[in-house]
Amino acid sequence: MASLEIEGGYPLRGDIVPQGAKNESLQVLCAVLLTPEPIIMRNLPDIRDTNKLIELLGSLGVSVEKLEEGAYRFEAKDVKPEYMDTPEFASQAASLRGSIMILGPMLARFGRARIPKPGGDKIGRRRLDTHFIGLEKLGAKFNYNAKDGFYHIDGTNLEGCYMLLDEASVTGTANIIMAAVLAKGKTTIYNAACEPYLQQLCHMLNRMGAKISGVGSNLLTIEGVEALGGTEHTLLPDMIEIGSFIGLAAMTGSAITIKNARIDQLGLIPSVFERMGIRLEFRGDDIHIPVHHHYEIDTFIDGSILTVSDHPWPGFTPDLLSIVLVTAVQARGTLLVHQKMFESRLFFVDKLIDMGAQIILCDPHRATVIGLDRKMNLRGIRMSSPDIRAGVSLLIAALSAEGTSIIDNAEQIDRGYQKIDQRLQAVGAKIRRL
Ligand SMILES: CC(=O)N[C@H]1[C@@H](OP(=O)(O)OP(=O)(O)OC[C@H]2O[C@@H](n3ccc(=O)[nH]c3=O)[C@H](O)[C@@H]2O)O[C@H](CO)[C@@H](O)[C@@H]1O
Ligand SMILES: C=C(OP(=O)(O)O)C(=O)O
Repeated sequence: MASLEIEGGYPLRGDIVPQGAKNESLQVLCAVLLTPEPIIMRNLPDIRDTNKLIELLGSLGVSVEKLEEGAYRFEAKDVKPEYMDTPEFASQAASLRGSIMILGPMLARFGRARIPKPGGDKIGRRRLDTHFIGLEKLGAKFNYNAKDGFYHIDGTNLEGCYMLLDEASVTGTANIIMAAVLAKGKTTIYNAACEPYLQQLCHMLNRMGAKISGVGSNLLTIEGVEALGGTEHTLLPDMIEIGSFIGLAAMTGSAITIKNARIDQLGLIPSVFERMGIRLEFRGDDIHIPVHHHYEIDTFIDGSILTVSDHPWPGFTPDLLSIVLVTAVQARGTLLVHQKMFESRLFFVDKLIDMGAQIILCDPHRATVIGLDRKMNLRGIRMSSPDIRAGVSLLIAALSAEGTSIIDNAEQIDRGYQKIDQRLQAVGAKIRRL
C-alpha cells in the first residue's frame, strides 16, 4: 500500500501542466480495437488506470509501442479474442472500470466478448444497464454464467436501430457508439452523454472513417461502415485535474498557473469556482489563480445558500464535487454540495471534520459546508483515501493544514493523477511518498 506524507501550511508557486484526460484515455484506447491499422496517440496520461488498460490491450494481442512520454503507437492486427477466456483477463478487467468499454469494439469487430463484473471506484451503485440494454438493442445476446462470473456475449449480427437511453451514461454511450460504428445500417442514440471525452472519441472515430453526426449533442446518428482505418489522436487536458488544481490553489493560498488548459472545453467548471469567490485570470489558454487570502461564496440571487450539484454534461461534472466541497472549507460563507449521481461519494467528509472542518452531512447525497474563512487552520491527521476524487480532496486539505498528515491507500489517487507527489513538489509542496 502506498502512502503520502504531507507537511501542510506551505503555499505553492509556479506552473502546472495538466495531464491528458483520464476518462478520455479509457475510451479512445478501447477504440484501437476497432481497426487493424495503426493508431498513434499523444498526451496519454501516465496513470494507473490508463497503464492498466494499455497492458490489457497488449495481452489481447494489440501491438503497443511507446514512442515518447505520453505518445504510443497501437496496432490491433492480431487480436486474440480467446484471451478473454483466461483467468488473467478476468483479474485485469475486474480491476478497472474503463475495461467495460472493450465490449462494444470486440462485439463490433469480432462478434463476441466476455466481461466480468467491472472494477473502479467504490462510490455507490454503478449500474451497467444502459450498456447492456443498448448493446442488446443492436442485437447482442447476453448470457450471465454464475459459475465463472462472466457475461458471455454474442454480437455476430449487429444492426442499427433507434434507442432512447434510460440515462446519459458516459461509458455506456461510448460502448454503444463503438458497437454501432461497424453495425449494419443506421443507429440513432437519444439521451446520449456528450462529455468532451465522448466528443473526442467521436472525432477520432470519424477520422477513422466512421459516420457519426450530432457530436456534442444528446442525439447522435451513426451510419454503420464496413471497416475503419488508422488515425492520429491527441487527448485533451484533464478537466478534472484542472478543477482540482484550481481548488488546491485557492484553499492553500497559492499562486498557480495551469498551462494550456483548453479553456474552451471546460464548460461550467471555471464559473462554479468563480461563484465560490475564486478569481481566475485567463491568460491566453493558461489559467492563473492568484493568492487568495480570502474568498467568499456567492449566494443565489434571492439570497439563499448556493448549491453546487452534478448533472450530465454540459452540467457540472460529479467528479469535481469532492474538490468543490473541500475548497469551501476555508471560504467565507456557506455551500450546499448535492451529489445526485452517486450515493457513497460524500462519506469522506468525516475525515475533513476530524481535521477541524465545519461540515454537516445532511444525508448520503448532500453536505453543507460552513466556511472557516481561515479563522482556524485544519489539523494534519492520518487518513485513508476511499476513492480517487476524495483522495485528492484529502490531499488538498492536508496541504492547507497545520502539521503533518498521512494519506494511506494513495493508489486511489495514482489511478487518476500522474506522479502527483513529484508534480506538486515541483511547485513547492512538502510531500513525500512513503
Ligand atoms: C471511466 C469514466 O469515464 N468514468 C466516469 C463515468 O463513469 P460511468 O460511465 O461509469 O458513469 P455513468 O455516466 O454511467 O453514471 C454514473 C452514475 O450516475 C448515475 N446517473 C448517470 C446519468 C444520469 O443522467 N443520472 C444518473 O443518476 C448512474 O446511475 C450511475 O450510477 O461517468 C461518471 C459520471 O460523469 C464519472 O463520475 C466517471 O468518472
Ligand atoms: C469515478 C471516477 O472514475 P472511475 O469511473 O474510473 O471509477 C473518477 O474519475 O472520478
